[in-house]
Amino acid sequence: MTPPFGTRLRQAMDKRGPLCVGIDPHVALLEAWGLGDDVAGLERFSRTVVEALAGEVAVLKPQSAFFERFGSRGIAVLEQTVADARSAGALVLMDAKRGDIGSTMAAYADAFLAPTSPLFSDAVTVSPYLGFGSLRPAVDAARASGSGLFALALTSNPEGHEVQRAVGEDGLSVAQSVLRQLAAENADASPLGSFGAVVGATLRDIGEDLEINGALLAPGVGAQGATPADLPAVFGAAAANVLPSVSRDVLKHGPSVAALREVSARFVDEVRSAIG
Ligand SMILES: O=C(O)c1cc(=O)[nH]c(=O)n1[C@@H]1O[C@H](COP(=O)(O)O)[C@@H](O)[C@H]1O
Repeated sequence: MTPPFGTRLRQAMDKRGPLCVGIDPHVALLEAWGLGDDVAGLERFSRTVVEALAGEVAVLKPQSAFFERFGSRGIAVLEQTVADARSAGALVLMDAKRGDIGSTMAAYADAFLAPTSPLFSDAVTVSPYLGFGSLRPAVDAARASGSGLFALALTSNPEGHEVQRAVGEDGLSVAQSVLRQLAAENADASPLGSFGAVVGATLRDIGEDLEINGALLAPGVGAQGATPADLPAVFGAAAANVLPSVSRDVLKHGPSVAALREVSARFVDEVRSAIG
């Protein structure tokens, strides 16, 4: 039986360093790498990132949108990318940000969290904005298959606060309510629960309690302006569970495998010296 995702993530972060690298094949990056904006370019790009980093970093996060834009052949590349990255030793976090009514959520859970699915991943990003309870089928599927979820709590983009910082009748912000419900799912887990939150590294003055006994995925490092040195001020006491995520600021160093490894190792060093 596979250990729960939270256990595997803690081990990977301790061994390889707390870093998630996104596989985001933007058109501009395909071009900068000398590749076409086509399925062959997508495949070469993804293979190169996996070759360079799946044996090095704790987590690889393919961004589904960049694969979906090529239709079924793009999804086939995504399937291969997930399988190759997992067999080379990385945990794969599928960035799909799915969210829907519970009965449909069950089908998304089948797509990403059922071991028989061709897109089976170690974890998937989900949106709790149809109500946290609508994610129940995904929570149950993750528990059954030893996989995990990252629910959007405080996103890195400037527009997020209008929804996430809205205050409900109970006096809690929407984000705080999501964080509390994640903490409840992680209550008995050790060393780390499998139900993480997304909290942007770009944010300042977070009033919410981030102690959820789960990982905090922190996108926004690099291209969106945050740096590893910002992490202690953003996350405070919760910094030990932070998994910073970088896409463009690593990927722009390709297609050289050596350069991709070097910049990722540098980010790991910077994160470790910032948050210990
Ligand atoms: O869930 C995410 O990964 C995510 C959440 C969030 O709040 N902000 C955010 O930027 N992301 C994703 O993280 C990646 C950031 O990419 P870079 O800005 O190139 O490092 C993109 O794939 C985004 O979709």
